[in-house]
Formats: sequence, C-alpha cells, structure tokens
Amino acid sequence: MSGSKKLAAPGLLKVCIVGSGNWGSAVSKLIGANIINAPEFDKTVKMYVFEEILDATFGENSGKKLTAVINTKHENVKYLKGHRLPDNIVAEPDLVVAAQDADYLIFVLPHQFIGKALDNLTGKIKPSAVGMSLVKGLYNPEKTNIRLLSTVITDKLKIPMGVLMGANVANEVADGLFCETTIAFKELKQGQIFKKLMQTPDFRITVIKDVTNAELCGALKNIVAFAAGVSDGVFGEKTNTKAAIIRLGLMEMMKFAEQFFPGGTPETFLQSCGIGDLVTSCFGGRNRKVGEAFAASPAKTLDDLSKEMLGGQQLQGARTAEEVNYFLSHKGKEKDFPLFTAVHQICKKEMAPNKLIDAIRQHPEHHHFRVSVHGFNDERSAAGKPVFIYKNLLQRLITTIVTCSHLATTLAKHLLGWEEGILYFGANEPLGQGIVSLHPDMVDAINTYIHSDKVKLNGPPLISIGQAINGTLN
Ligand SMILES: NC(=O)c1ccc[n+]([C@@H]2O[C@H](COP(=O)([O-])OP(=O)(O)OC[C@H]3O[C@@H](n4cnc5c(N)ncnc54)[C@H](O)[C@@H]3O)[C@@H](O)[C@H]2O)c1
Ligand SMILES: O=P(O)(O)OC[C@H](O)CO
Repeated sequence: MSGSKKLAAPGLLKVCIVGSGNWGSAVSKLIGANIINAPEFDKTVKMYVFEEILDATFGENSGKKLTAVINTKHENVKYLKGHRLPDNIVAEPDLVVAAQDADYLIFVLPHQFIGKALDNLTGKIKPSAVGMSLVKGLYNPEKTNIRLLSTVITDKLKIPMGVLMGANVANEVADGLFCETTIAFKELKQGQIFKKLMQTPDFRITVIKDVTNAELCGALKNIVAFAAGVSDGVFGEKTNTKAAIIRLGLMEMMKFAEQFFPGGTPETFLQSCGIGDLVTSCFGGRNRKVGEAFAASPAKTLDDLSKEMLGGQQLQGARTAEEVNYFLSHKGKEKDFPLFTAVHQICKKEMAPNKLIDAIRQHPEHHHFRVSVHGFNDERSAAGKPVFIYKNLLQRLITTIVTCSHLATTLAKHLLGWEEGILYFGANEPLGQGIVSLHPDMVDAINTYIHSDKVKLNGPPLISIGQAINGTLN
C-alpha cells in the first residue's frame, strides 16, 4: 500500500497512532488487525513516525528513512525488529498530516516528547476527536506542580481523554503472549470503543472509570522498577529485598495518589495497571534492566547505559523520579517518600546504589497502620458525598484520608479531638471508601471504640483497621 497517498473512505471513523517506538509499533499490530473487522472504521491507520535516517548498523536499510522502510517492508526495524506490521498501518512523518482527520487519537510517545507534539497539534485536529494515552509518565515542566498527561492533553487539544495502562512489555505483546491491561475512561462507552480496537484473545482489557489512579500507576511504577533493578544489581538474584522494594514502592504510589490526586479508587491498584504492571516492570522491563546495570557499573552514566542497552528506546523511570522529586521537594515531602527520593538521588549519583536499603529501612510504612473503611451507609456517603479529612494530629498521625463520613467524623471527634480539618468534596463513589494511615498507638483505641456501644451506624459497614480489626459491625 503506498501509504498516505491512499484515499480514505468517506464517513468512516479514522484512527491515528501518535508514536511508533517499541510500544506504539506493538500496539499497531493489534489495531491494524482488529480494525479490518470493524465496519465503522476506515481500514487505513496512520501512525506518526518521528523520522530518522537509519545508520550503518541497519545493513540493507542503512541510509533509508524509517518511514520508507515501514511502508515498504512493513517492519519497524529499529524499534520492533522481527515483527511484521499489518499492511494497513501507514507511517507518516508529519504529525499534523497523521492526526488532522483522526476521530480516535492514540498517544504513545515517550513522555518527554508529548509537550512539543501537543504544541504542534493545537488547533489542528478534529474538535470531535477522542483520545487515549498509552504514555507512562507525568508532566512537570514548571518543576513545582505535577500533572497527569491525559489532563494536559485535554487542556491543550480540548478533547476527552482516557488511558491504557497495564502489564504490557511491548515485545511480549507483539509476540502474542497472553496478558491483561486496563483502559480507564470516565465515559465507559468511549473506553469500550478503544477496547474494540485493541482487545484480542491474548490481550485482555478491563475498562474502568478511574483515569487518575490508572495513569498514576503507569507513571510511578517506572520509579519502583528502577529501584528493583538497583536491587538486582546490588544483591544479584535474591528476591526478599526486591519484594520489600516492590511493596514499599506500591505503598508510596498509593500514598502519592491519595495525597496529591484525591478522588481515585484504591481498587485500581489491584488492576493490571497497578500490581500487574508493577510486577512485570520489576522483573522484565527496561527500567529494571538499566537500573541493574547502573548499580553494577558505577563508572557509567545513565545516558551511556541507555544508549548502549536500549537501541534508541527511551528510559522513563529516572526522568519520572526527577520530575516527582522536584514536586516532592517543593512540597517539603521528600521524607514521606523515601524510595522515590532515593531512586532520584541514585540516578543523580548523589547516593550510592548500595545505600538504597539504608534509605528505606525506617520506612514510614513500618510505623503506621493503614486503615480501610468501606461501605458506610449514612446520609452523606449514601448521597455520594465522601468526607475528606486531612490533618496532622499531635504529630502522631501522618496522613488521613477517609472518604467516608460517619465513622470518620465520629472518630475524629471522640478519639482524636478533631473539631476542624474536615472538608467535603464532590461525589465520587456511591459508598465511601478510603485509606487512613495511623500510628499504631491509635489502633487499639479505635478498635475498642468501634466495638463499643457508642458506635451507632445505620447500616452494615465492613471495617478493617490494619491488623487490628477485620470483620463486620452491625
Ligand atoms: N515499550 C514498552 O514495553 C512499553 C509498554 C507499555 C507502555 N510503554 C510506554 O509507552 C510510551 C512510549 O514508549 P515506547 O517504548 O513506544 O518508546 P521507545 O522507548 O521505543 O522510544 C523511542 C521512540 O521515541 C521517538 N523519538 C525519539 N526522539 C523523538 C523526538 N524528539 N520527538 C518525538 N519522538 C521521538 C522515536 O522515534 C521512537 O518512536 C512510554 O511512555 C512508555 O513508558 C512502553
Ligand atoms: O520497559 P519499561 O520498564 O519501560 O516498562 C514497559 C512497560 O511499561 C511494562 O508494562
């Protein structure tokens, strides 16, 4: 097919893939094949390719443009070698030409290139377009704030956005190995359309609404995967330490989401985009691989190793650790996230890799219980108005986020002496649920209190407080 010269069928929905690296190319295999059987879609899928001339290492293709090779040989010889891309995937080096008539835009560039791509696309795409981001990263050019890329894309291009995040090492997906993934879209119907474009018997997609936590999972796990690689580099094949790093990393991911992006659902961390992606990345990803090499080769820089090991692919974890660190240091919160902070310091060579464990030995997670409060049936939670309590109490309580009203309010008043610091925020889930981080001293008192006859609830809540309580109160 002679690529962009082919005329598109009128009236059919068009898809554009913005990006053609390792993941964009793997995803183009799924979309190119599925779209053939989707009658409402144009069969030609344009894929924006950042143009490059292939060097001498590419043998018979050396000196050729990457787009020309993709459009004639149907292989991305640089970023997904050995896989035939469907004939209906058409490489296009001009971003605006690729995207301007698309109804569905799939963003899959390394996150550092998104800002420039958006500048080029602003005002040039269909106003009715819908987008989905597969980009795992955050946006922090100002260094003081941090934003979700999907939000930035919506703000700049004025289109609704969802995300696809999951345990998806691109080469394994391209090989057709079974895996799961998560699409998150506030409008579930939109998520279902992208699911139709991408799901196969071996690429199983769950559609959820919680874009915020899904996207945070995808971005933050890259920091944890780098730390897992450092553990491999320092301790070799041993797994207990790595398991601790993964668990503490997960806890920091959840805490980061709760504190700075409230409103997501904790269950999202149990989806493929959460624990699934964390596991595959900490064992099989590029961040892990480079983290291991970095720990084992102190003389080399991250740039040296990325160039040597990734063949032009881009490392995301170190950059995300830096972006998150700018934000945490601006907020004075680095100490609350010792693993994220240590990864940044290691990447900057401000900390030796073998000091990683010293940085997390006294992790806040070892001093505080997490409390989940589910399903309170009182007037405010039933009305879909969770309560948000956020207060530092007597220097004992680290952070409290309870998206549940009755018990939270009562506990705050009777046990903790709070009369203030209770804020309300908008409708979230029909029943409140959330996580509280408590000092262990508090747990016994709370346990006693909620089992006493002082607690009068007008519904059957399920309460679990760390290891102290796990049962149903009536
Ligand atoms: N590779 C994976 O296994 C995988 C899986 C899931 C998600 N992701 C995420 O998908 C996103 C894209 O990753 P990837 O693996 O496809 O990319 P990659 O690491 O293969 O990066 C290379 C891509 O960057 C492009 N590029 C280089 N310089 C550029 C520039 N100046 N402007 C625009 N593009 C430029 C290259 O042309 C190439 O397409 C990342 O956020 C990544 O975390 C990757
Ligand atoms: O190779 P990584 O470390 O960029 O991770 C790839 C994917 O995100 C795994 O899901």
